[in-house]
Amino acid sequence: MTPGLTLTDVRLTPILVADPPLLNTQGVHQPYTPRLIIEVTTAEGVTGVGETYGDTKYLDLARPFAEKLIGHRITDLNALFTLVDEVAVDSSHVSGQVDVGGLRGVQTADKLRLSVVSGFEVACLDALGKSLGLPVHALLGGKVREAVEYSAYLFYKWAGHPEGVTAERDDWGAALDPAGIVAQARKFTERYGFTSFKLKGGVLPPEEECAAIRALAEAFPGHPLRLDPNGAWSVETSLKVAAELGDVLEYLEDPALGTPAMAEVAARTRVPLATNMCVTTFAEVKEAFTRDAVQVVLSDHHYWGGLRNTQQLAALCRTFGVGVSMHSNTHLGISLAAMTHVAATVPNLHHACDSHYPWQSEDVLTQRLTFEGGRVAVSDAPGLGVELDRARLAFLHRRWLDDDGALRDRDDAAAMRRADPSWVTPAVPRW
Ligand SMILES: O=C([O-])C(=O)C[C@H](O)[C@@H](O)C(=O)[O-]
Ligand SMILES: [Mg+2]
Repeated sequence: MTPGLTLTDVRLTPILVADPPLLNTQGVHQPYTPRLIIEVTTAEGVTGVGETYGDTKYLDLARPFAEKLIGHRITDLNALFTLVDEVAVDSSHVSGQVDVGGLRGVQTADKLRLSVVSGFEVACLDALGKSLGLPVHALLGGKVREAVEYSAYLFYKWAGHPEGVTAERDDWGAALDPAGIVAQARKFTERYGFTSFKLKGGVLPPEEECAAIRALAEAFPGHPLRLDPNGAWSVETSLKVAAELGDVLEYLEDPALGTPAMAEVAARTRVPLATNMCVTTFAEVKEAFTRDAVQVVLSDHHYWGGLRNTQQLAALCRTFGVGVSMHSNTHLGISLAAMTHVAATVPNLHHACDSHYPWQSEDVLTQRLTFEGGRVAVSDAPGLGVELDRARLAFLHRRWLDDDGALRDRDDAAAMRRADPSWVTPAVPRW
Protein backbone atom coordinates (compact mmCIF):
# COMPACT_ATOMS: atom_id res chain seq x y z
CA MET A 1 0.00 0.00 0.00
CA THR A 2 1.49 3.33 -1.12
CA PRO A 3 -0.56 6.18 0.41
CA GLY A 4 0.99 8.71 -1.98
CA LEU A 5 -0.80 7.04 -4.90
CA THR A 6 -4.27 7.81 -3.51
CA LEU A 7 -6.40 10.31 -5.42
CA THR A 8 -7.13 13.52 -3.53
CA ASP A 9 -8.51 15.59 -6.38
CA VAL A 10 -10.24 14.93 -9.72
CA ARG A 11 -10.91 17.85 -12.03
CA LEU A 12 -13.18 17.77 -15.09
CA THR A 13 -12.94 20.51 -17.69
CA PRO A 14 -15.34 20.41 -20.65
CA ILE A 15 -14.07 22.37 -23.63
CA LEU A 16 -15.08 23.25 -27.19
CA VAL A 17 -12.37 22.92 -29.85
CA ALA A 18 -12.38 24.26 -33.39
CA ASP A 19 -13.27 21.70 -36.06
CA PRO A 20 -13.22 22.26 -39.85
CA PRO A 21 -16.30 21.61 -42.03
CA LEU A 22 -15.58 17.92 -42.69
CA LEU A 23 -18.36 16.06 -44.48
CA ASN A 24 -19.61 12.58 -43.71
CA THR A 25 -22.74 10.61 -44.44
CA GLN A 26 -24.58 12.15 -41.47
CA GLY A 27 -23.84 15.76 -42.39
CA VAL A 28 -20.92 18.00 -41.57
CA HIS A 29 -18.80 18.69 -38.50
CA GLN A 30 -19.94 21.59 -36.33
CA PRO A 31 -17.49 24.53 -36.05
CA TYR A 32 -16.65 23.50 -32.49
CA THR A 33 -16.75 20.07 -30.95
CA PRO A 34 -16.93 19.08 -27.26
CA ARG A 35 -14.14 17.20 -25.47
CA LEU A 36 -13.62 16.50 -21.78
CA ILE A 37 -10.22 16.97 -20.14
CA ILE A 38 -9.72 14.92 -16.99
CA GLU A 39 -7.06 15.66 -14.35
CA VAL A 40 -6.43 13.35 -11.40
CA THR A 41 -4.12 14.40 -8.57
CA THR A 42 -2.55 12.08 -6.00
CA ALA A 43 -1.74 12.67 -2.34
CA GLU A 44 1.90 13.17 -3.29
CA GLY A 45 0.83 15.99 -5.64
CA VAL A 46 1.30 14.25 -8.98
CA THR A 47 -1.29 15.08 -11.65
CA GLY A 48 -2.25 12.82 -14.57
CA VAL A 49 -4.31 13.86 -17.60
CA GLY A 50 -6.85 12.08 -19.77
CA GLU A 51 -9.24 13.06 -22.56
CA THR A 52 -12.54 11.69 -23.80
CA TYR A 53 -15.85 12.70 -25.43
CA GLY A 54 -17.33 15.84 -23.92
CA ASP A 55 -21.00 15.63 -24.94
CA THR A 56 -23.59 16.02 -22.18
CA LYS A 57 -24.29 12.29 -21.84
CA TYR A 58 -20.61 11.67 -21.05
CA LEU A 59 -20.38 14.61 -18.66
CA ASP A 60 -23.49 13.38 -16.82
CA LEU A 61 -21.64 10.13 -16.12
CA ALA A 62 -18.17 11.55 -15.57
CA ARG A 63 -19.24 13.95 -12.80
CA PRO A 64 -20.66 11.38 -10.31
CA PHE A 65 -17.90 8.95 -11.27
CA ALA A 66 -15.22 11.55 -10.47
CA GLU A 67 -16.68 11.97 -6.98
CA LYS A 68 -16.37 8.25 -6.33
CA LEU A 69 -12.67 8.35 -7.14
CA ILE A 70 -11.52 10.48 -4.22
CA GLY A 71 -9.52 8.10 -2.02
CA HIS A 72 -9.11 5.60 -4.89
CA ARG A 73 -5.58 4.40 -5.72
CA ILE A 74 -4.33 5.09 -9.22
CA THR A 75 -2.95 1.56 -9.36
CA ASP A 76 -6.45 0.08 -9.00
CA LEU A 77 -7.39 0.28 -12.65
CA ASN A 78 -9.57 -2.85 -12.68
CA ALA A 79 -11.78 -1.39 -9.96
CA LEU A 80 -12.60 1.58 -12.22
CA PHE A 81 -14.92 -0.72 -14.16
CA THR A 82 -16.84 -1.91 -11.08
CA LEU A 83 -17.07 1.63 -9.71
CA VAL A 84 -18.47 3.05 -12.93
CA ASP A 85 -21.14 0.34 -12.98
CA GLU A 86 -22.54 1.98 -9.85
CA VAL A 87 -23.30 5.14 -11.81
CA ALA A 88 -26.76 5.13 -13.36
CA VAL A 89 -27.12 5.90 -17.05
CA ASP A 90 -30.10 8.01 -18.07
CA SER A 91 -32.14 5.66 -20.28
CA SER A 92 -32.92 8.46 -22.73
CA HIS A 93 -29.21 8.47 -23.58
CA VAL A 94 -29.23 4.87 -24.76
CA SER A 95 -32.65 3.46 -25.64
CA GLY A 96 -32.89 3.08 -29.40
CA GLN A 97 -29.85 5.29 -29.93
CA VAL A 98 -26.80 4.79 -32.08
CA ASP A 99 -23.51 6.48 -31.31
CA VAL A 100 -23.04 9.86 -33.05
CA GLY A 101 -25.93 9.26 -35.40
CA GLY A 102 -24.50 5.87 -36.27
CA LEU A 103 -20.82 6.60 -36.93
CA ARG A 104 -19.59 4.52 -34.00
CA GLY A 105 -22.14 1.68 -33.94
CA VAL A 106 -24.55 0.80 -31.16
CA GLN A 107 -25.05 2.94 -28.09
CA THR A 108 -25.43 0.99 -24.86
CA ALA A 109 -25.16 1.96 -21.21
CA ASP A 110 -22.00 -0.16 -20.92
CA LYS A 111 -20.39 1.51 -23.91
CA LEU A 112 -21.19 4.94 -22.51
CA ARG A 113 -19.58 3.95 -19.22
CA LEU A 114 -16.51 2.54 -21.00
CA SER A 115 -16.18 5.77 -22.99
CA VAL A 116 -15.97 7.66 -19.70
CA VAL A 117 -13.74 5.19 -17.85
CA SER A 118 -11.19 5.31 -20.67
CA GLY A 119 -10.35 8.96 -19.98
CA PHE A 120 -9.87 8.25 -16.28
CA GLU A 121 -7.79 5.14 -16.95
CA VAL A 122 -5.45 7.19 -19.15
CA ALA A 123 -5.23 9.92 -16.48
CA CYS A 124 -4.40 7.33 -13.78
CA LEU A 125 -1.75 5.71 -15.98
CA ASP A 126 -0.26 9.15 -16.69
CA ALA A 127 -0.11 9.92 -12.95
CA LEU A 128 1.29 6.47 -12.14
CA GLY A 129 3.95 6.79 -14.81
CA LYS A 130 4.96 10.19 -13.50
CA SER A 131 5.09 8.84 -9.93
CA LEU A 132 7.29 5.91 -10.94
CA GLY A 133 9.35 7.76 -13.55
CA LEU A 134 8.12 5.36 -16.26
CA PRO A 135 6.41 5.98 -19.62
CA VAL A 136 2.85 4.70 -20.04
CA HIS A 137 3.98 2.11 -22.60
CA ALA A 138 6.21 0.57 -19.90
CA LEU A 139 3.18 0.26 -17.60
CA LEU A 140 1.44 -1.58 -20.45
CA GLY A 141 4.24 -4.11 -20.80
CA GLY A 142 6.67 -2.14 -22.95
CA LYS A 143 6.90 -0.87 -26.49
CA VAL A 144 7.62 -3.15 -29.43
CA ARG A 145 8.28 -0.23 -31.82
CA GLU A 146 9.88 3.20 -31.57
CA ALA A 147 7.27 5.06 -33.60
CA VAL A 148 3.63 4.52 -34.57
CA GLU A 149 2.46 5.01 -38.13
CA TYR A 150 -0.68 7.02 -38.89
CA SER A 151 -2.56 7.47 -42.16
CA ALA A 152 -3.73 10.71 -43.74
CA TYR A 153 -7.44 11.04 -42.97
CA LEU A 154 -8.94 12.66 -46.08
CA PHE A 155 -12.38 14.26 -46.04
CA TYR A 156 -14.68 15.88 -48.53
CA LYS A 157 -14.71 19.36 -47.15
CA TRP A 158 -16.08 22.83 -47.68
CA ALA A 159 -13.71 25.80 -47.71
CA GLY A 160 -15.48 27.20 -44.65
CA HIS A 161 -18.43 26.67 -42.33
CA PRO A 162 -21.74 28.14 -43.58
CA GLU A 163 -22.18 31.91 -43.70
CA GLY A 164 -23.37 33.46 -40.47
CA VAL A 165 -21.90 30.71 -38.26
CA THR A 166 -19.13 31.67 -35.83
CA ALA A 167 -16.10 29.55 -36.71
CA GLU A 168 -12.31 29.50 -36.92
CA ARG A 169 -10.77 29.65 -40.39
CA ASP A 170 -8.62 26.79 -41.68
CA ASP A 171 -6.07 26.75 -44.47
CA TRP A 172 -7.00 23.40 -46.07
CA GLY A 173 -9.44 24.79 -48.64
CA ALA A 174 -12.32 22.90 -50.21
CA ALA A 175 -12.19 19.28 -51.43
CA LEU A 176 -15.30 18.23 -53.29
CA ASP A 177 -14.02 16.24 -56.26
CA PRO A 178 -11.11 13.90 -57.15
CA ALA A 179 -8.71 16.78 -57.86
CA GLY A 180 -9.57 18.40 -54.51
CA ILE A 181 -9.02 15.12 -52.66
CA VAL A 182 -5.64 14.58 -54.35
CA ALA A 183 -4.62 18.17 -53.51
CA GLN A 184 -5.62 17.56 -49.88
CA ALA A 185 -3.61 14.32 -49.84
CA ARG A 186 -0.56 16.18 -51.16
CA LYS A 187 -0.87 18.73 -48.36
CA PHE A 188 -1.01 15.89 -45.86
CA THR A 189 2.17 14.35 -47.25
CA GLU A 190 3.98 17.70 -47.38
CA ARG A 191 2.99 18.65 -43.85
CA TYR A 192 3.17 15.29 -42.08
CA GLY A 193 4.83 12.76 -44.39
CA PHE A 194 1.91 10.31 -44.39
CA THR A 195 2.26 7.48 -46.88
CA SER A 196 -1.16 5.81 -46.58
CA PHE A 197 -4.53 7.45 -47.13
CA LYS A 198 -8.07 6.97 -45.90
CA LEU A 199 -10.97 8.75 -47.57
CA LYS A 200 -14.13 9.35 -45.57
CA GLY A 201 -16.86 8.35 -47.99
CA GLY A 202 -20.65 8.04 -47.89
CA VAL A 203 -20.85 11.69 -48.92
CA LEU A 204 -21.11 11.59 -52.71
CA PRO A 205 -22.53 8.87 -54.98
CA PRO A 206 -20.20 5.83 -54.95
CA GLU A 207 -19.04 6.39 -58.56
CA GLU A 208 -17.63 9.80 -57.56
CA GLU A 209 -15.90 8.36 -54.52
CA CYS A 210 -14.45 5.55 -56.65
CA ALA A 211 -13.10 8.21 -59.03
CA ALA A 212 -11.42 9.95 -56.07
CA ILE A 213 -9.76 6.70 -54.99
CA ARG A 214 -8.61 6.07 -58.59
CA ALA A 215 -7.15 9.58 -58.70
CA LEU A 216 -5.30 8.91 -55.43
CA ALA A 217 -3.98 5.61 -56.80
CA GLU A 218 -2.62 7.44 -59.83
CA ALA A 219 -1.11 10.25 -57.79
CA PHE A 220 0.39 7.91 -55.16
CA PRO A 221 1.04 4.59 -56.93
CA GLY A 222 1.44 1.62 -54.60
CA HIS A 223 0.41 3.52 -51.45
CA PRO A 224 -2.17 1.90 -49.16
CA LEU A 225 -5.66 3.36 -49.74
CA ARG A 226 -8.90 2.94 -47.80
CA LEU A 227 -12.46 4.09 -48.32
CA ASP A 228 -14.99 4.35 -45.45
CA PRO A 229 -18.63 5.23 -46.26
CA ASN A 230 -19.81 4.48 -42.69
CA GLY A 231 -22.27 1.78 -43.77
CA ALA A 232 -24.00 3.96 -46.37
CA TRP A 233 -24.06 1.31 -49.11
CA SER A 234 -26.19 -1.73 -49.82
CA VAL A 235 -24.51 -5.14 -50.13
CA GLU A 236 -24.73 -4.94 -53.93
CA THR A 237 -23.21 -1.44 -54.06
CA SER A 238 -20.44 -2.54 -51.68
CA LEU A 239 -19.64 -5.46 -53.98
CA LYS A 240 -19.60 -3.21 -57.04
CA VAL A 241 -17.15 -0.83 -55.37
CA ALA A 242 -15.02 -3.73 -54.13
CA ALA A 243 -14.84 -5.12 -57.69
CA GLU A 244 -13.97 -1.74 -59.12
CA LEU A 245 -11.29 -0.77 -56.59
CA GLY A 246 -10.06 -4.20 -55.51
CA ASP A 247 -6.66 -3.71 -57.14
CA VAL A 248 -5.83 -0.54 -55.19
CA LEU A 249 -7.58 -0.88 -51.80
CA GLU A 250 -5.77 -1.92 -48.64
CA TYR A 251 -9.25 -2.43 -47.18
CA LEU A 252 -12.82 -1.25 -47.47
CA GLU A 253 -14.14 0.10 -44.17
CA ASP A 254 -17.76 -0.49 -43.12
CA PRO A 255 -19.18 -0.46 -46.66
CA ALA A 256 -22.49 -1.87 -45.40
CA LEU A 257 -24.13 -1.55 -42.02
CA GLY A 258 -24.05 -4.34 -39.45
CA THR A 259 -22.47 -7.77 -39.14
CA PRO A 260 -24.95 -9.70 -41.35
CA ALA A 261 -24.49 -7.29 -44.28
CA MET A 262 -20.72 -7.16 -43.78
CA ALA A 263 -20.61 -10.99 -43.69
CA GLU A 264 -22.48 -11.10 -46.99
CA VAL A 265 -20.07 -8.65 -48.61
CA ALA A 266 -17.03 -10.44 -47.15
CA ALA A 267 -18.22 -13.79 -48.51
CA ARG A 268 -18.33 -12.41 -52.06
CA THR A 269 -15.15 -10.32 -52.31
CA ARG A 270 -11.47 -10.79 -51.67
CA VAL A 271 -11.05 -7.15 -50.58
CA PRO A 272 -10.51 -7.13 -46.79
CA LEU A 273 -13.24 -5.42 -44.78
CA ALA A 274 -12.44 -3.25 -41.76
CA THR A 275 -14.86 -1.96 -39.14
CA ASN A 276 -15.36 0.52 -36.37
CA MET A 277 -19.13 0.13 -36.57
CA CYS A 278 -20.15 -3.52 -36.30
CA VAL A 279 -17.45 -4.54 -33.80
CA THR A 280 -17.38 -1.81 -31.18
CA THR A 281 -17.84 -3.87 -28.00
CA PHE A 282 -16.55 -7.24 -26.79
CA ALA A 283 -20.12 -8.58 -27.05
CA GLU A 284 -20.06 -8.03 -30.82
CA VAL A 285 -16.80 -9.91 -31.43
CA LYS A 286 -18.06 -13.50 -31.46
CA GLU A 287 -20.67 -13.18 -34.20
CA ALA A 288 -18.48 -11.03 -36.44
CA PHE A 289 -15.44 -13.31 -36.13
CA THR A 290 -17.30 -16.60 -36.47
CA ARG A 291 -19.09 -15.30 -39.57
CA ASP A 292 -15.78 -13.94 -40.96
CA ALA A 293 -17.56 -10.61 -41.47
CA VAL A 294 -14.48 -8.46 -40.84
CA GLN A 295 -10.79 -8.88 -41.51
CA VAL A 296 -9.56 -5.79 -39.61
CA VAL A 297 -10.98 -4.28 -36.40
CA LEU A 298 -10.31 -0.61 -35.82
CA SER A 299 -9.94 -0.30 -32.09
CA ASP A 300 -10.51 2.96 -30.27
CA HIS A 301 -9.42 3.15 -26.64
CA HIS A 302 -12.10 5.77 -25.96
CA TYR A 303 -15.09 3.50 -26.44
CA TRP A 304 -13.41 0.13 -25.85
CA GLY A 305 -12.73 1.24 -22.27
CA GLY A 306 -9.09 2.27 -22.23
CA LEU A 307 -5.60 1.22 -23.13
CA ARG A 308 -5.62 -2.17 -21.44
CA ASN A 309 -8.94 -3.13 -23.04
CA THR A 310 -7.41 -2.14 -26.37
CA GLN A 311 -4.58 -4.58 -25.71
CA GLN A 312 -7.15 -7.27 -24.89
CA LEU A 313 -9.00 -6.59 -28.12
CA ALA A 314 -5.72 -6.82 -30.03
CA ALA A 315 -5.00 -10.19 -28.39
CA LEU A 316 -8.44 -11.45 -29.42
CA CYS A 317 -7.85 -10.30 -32.99
CA ARG A 318 -4.47 -12.03 -33.00
CA THR A 319 -6.09 -15.25 -31.76
CA PHE A 320 -8.63 -15.23 -34.56
CA GLY A 321 -6.24 -14.09 -37.30
CA VAL A 322 -8.08 -10.78 -37.65
CA GLY A 323 -6.05 -7.62 -38.26
CA VAL A 324 -6.13 -4.65 -35.92
CA SER A 325 -5.68 -0.94 -36.33
CA MET A 326 -7.10 2.23 -34.81
CA HIS A 327 -10.18 4.38 -35.39
CA SER A 328 -10.29 8.08 -34.63
CA ASN A 329 -12.76 10.85 -33.98
CA THR A 330 -11.88 14.45 -33.39
CA HIS A 331 -9.32 14.41 -30.56
CA LEU A 332 -6.49 16.41 -29.05
CA GLY A 333 -2.87 15.68 -28.14
CA ILE A 334 -3.59 13.88 -24.86
CA SER A 335 -5.50 11.21 -26.78
CA LEU A 336 -2.90 11.06 -29.56
CA ALA A 337 -0.25 10.42 -26.92
CA ALA A 338 -2.42 7.71 -25.33
CA MET A 339 -3.12 6.11 -28.73
CA THR A 340 0.59 6.12 -29.53
CA HIS A 341 1.58 4.52 -26.21
CA VAL A 342 -0.88 1.65 -26.56
CA ALA A 343 -0.25 1.19 -30.29
CA ALA A 344 3.46 0.89 -29.49
CA THR A 345 2.71 -2.18 -27.34
CA VAL A 346 0.55 -4.08 -29.85
CA PRO A 347 2.67 -6.61 -31.76
CA ASN A 348 0.04 -7.34 -34.41
CA LEU A 349 -0.51 -3.77 -35.58
CA HIS A 350 0.03 -4.03 -39.31
CA HIS A 351 -1.95 -1.05 -40.63
CA ALA A 352 -1.36 2.67 -40.13
CA CYS A 353 -3.73 4.09 -37.49
CA ASP A 354 -6.37 6.76 -38.14
CA SER A 355 -6.04 10.15 -36.47
CA HIS A 356 -8.02 13.37 -36.79
CA TYR A 357 -5.23 15.29 -35.03
CA PRO A 358 -3.95 17.13 -38.15
CA TRP A 359 -7.44 18.65 -38.51
CA GLN A 360 -7.25 20.14 -35.01
CA SER A 361 -5.61 23.58 -35.02
CA GLU A 362 -6.18 23.90 -31.27
CA ASP A 363 -4.82 21.85 -28.38
CA VAL A 364 -4.49 21.95 -24.60
CA LEU A 365 -0.77 21.03 -24.55
CA THR A 366 2.24 23.30 -24.14
CA GLN A 367 3.74 21.48 -27.13
CA ARG A 368 1.84 19.78 -29.95
CA LEU A 369 2.76 16.23 -30.90
CA THR A 370 4.40 15.97 -34.31
CA PHE A 371 4.35 13.49 -37.18
CA GLU A 372 7.66 12.70 -38.90
CA GLY A 373 7.31 10.58 -42.03
CA GLY A 374 3.70 9.94 -40.97
CA ARG A 375 4.84 8.58 -37.61
CA VAL A 376 4.63 9.74 -34.02
CA ALA A 377 7.71 8.85 -31.97
CA VAL A 378 6.90 6.86 -28.83
CA SER A 379 7.77 9.01 -25.81
CA ASP A 380 9.99 7.57 -23.08
CA ALA A 381 9.28 10.49 -20.73
CA PRO A 382 7.38 9.64 -17.54
CA GLY A 383 3.62 9.14 -18.03
CA LEU A 384 2.17 10.15 -21.38
CA GLY A 385 5.02 12.63 -21.90
CA VAL A 386 2.71 15.63 -22.40
CA GLU A 387 2.16 18.84 -20.43
CA LEU A 388 -1.12 20.71 -20.01
CA ASP A 389 -1.24 24.36 -21.08
CA ARG A 390 -3.53 25.81 -18.41
CA ALA A 391 -4.11 29.09 -20.25
CA ARG A 392 -5.28 27.22 -23.38
CA LEU A 393 -7.44 24.90 -21.31
CA ALA A 394 -9.09 27.90 -19.62
CA PHE A 395 -9.64 29.60 -22.99
CA LEU A 396 -11.33 26.54 -24.52
CA HIS A 397 -13.36 25.99 -21.36
CA ARG A 398 -14.53 29.63 -21.51
CA ARG A 399 -15.79 28.92 -25.05
CA TRP A 400 -17.77 25.95 -23.67
CA LEU A 401 -19.19 28.09 -20.84
CA ASP A 402 -20.20 30.83 -23.28
CA ASP A 403 -21.99 28.40 -25.60
CA ASP A 404 -25.79 28.40 -25.27
CA GLY A 405 -25.85 24.61 -25.49
CA ALA A 406 -26.10 24.40 -29.28
CA LEU A 407 -22.58 23.02 -29.64
CA ARG A 408 -22.22 21.02 -26.45
CA ASP A 409 -23.47 17.86 -28.16
CA ARG A 410 -22.05 16.73 -31.47
CA ASP A 411 -24.72 16.90 -34.15
CA ASP A 412 -23.47 16.69 -37.74
CA ALA A 413 -27.02 16.73 -39.17
CA ALA A 414 -27.85 19.97 -37.32
CA ALA A 415 -24.65 21.53 -38.66
CA MET A 416 -25.66 20.51 -42.19
CA ARG A 417 -29.06 22.16 -41.77
CA ARG A 418 -27.30 25.52 -41.41
CA ALA A 419 -26.44 25.16 -45.10
CA ASP A 420 -29.41 23.05 -46.21
CA PRO A 421 -32.50 23.52 -43.99
CA SER A 422 -34.20 20.50 -45.59
CA TRP A 423 -31.37 18.12 -44.59
CA VAL A 424 -32.32 14.99 -42.65
CA THR A 425 -29.94 12.19 -41.72
CA PRO A 426 -30.12 9.88 -44.74
CA ALA A 427 -31.73 6.46 -44.33
CA VAL A 428 -29.28 3.57 -44.76
CA PRO A 429 -28.43 2.10 -47.22
CA ARG A 430 -28.24 5.45 -48.96
CA TRP A 431 -26.87 3.99 -52.18
O1 LIG B 1 -15.94 5.45 -39.11
C1 LIG B 1 -15.11 6.25 -38.80
O2 LIG B 1 -13.93 6.05 -39.07
C2 LIG B 1 -15.55 7.43 -38.08
O3 LIG B 1 -16.70 7.48 -37.78
C3 LIG B 1 -14.60 8.49 -37.77
C4 LIG B 1 -15.20 9.85 -37.53
O4 LIG B 1 -16.36 9.83 -36.79
C5 LIG B 1 -15.47 10.60 -38.79
O5 LIG B 1 -16.30 9.91 -39.65
C6 LIG B 1 -16.04 11.94 -38.51
O6 LIG B 1 -15.71 12.50 -37.45
O7 LIG B 1 -16.75 12.46 -39.36
MG1 LIG C 1 -14.89 4.02 -39.97
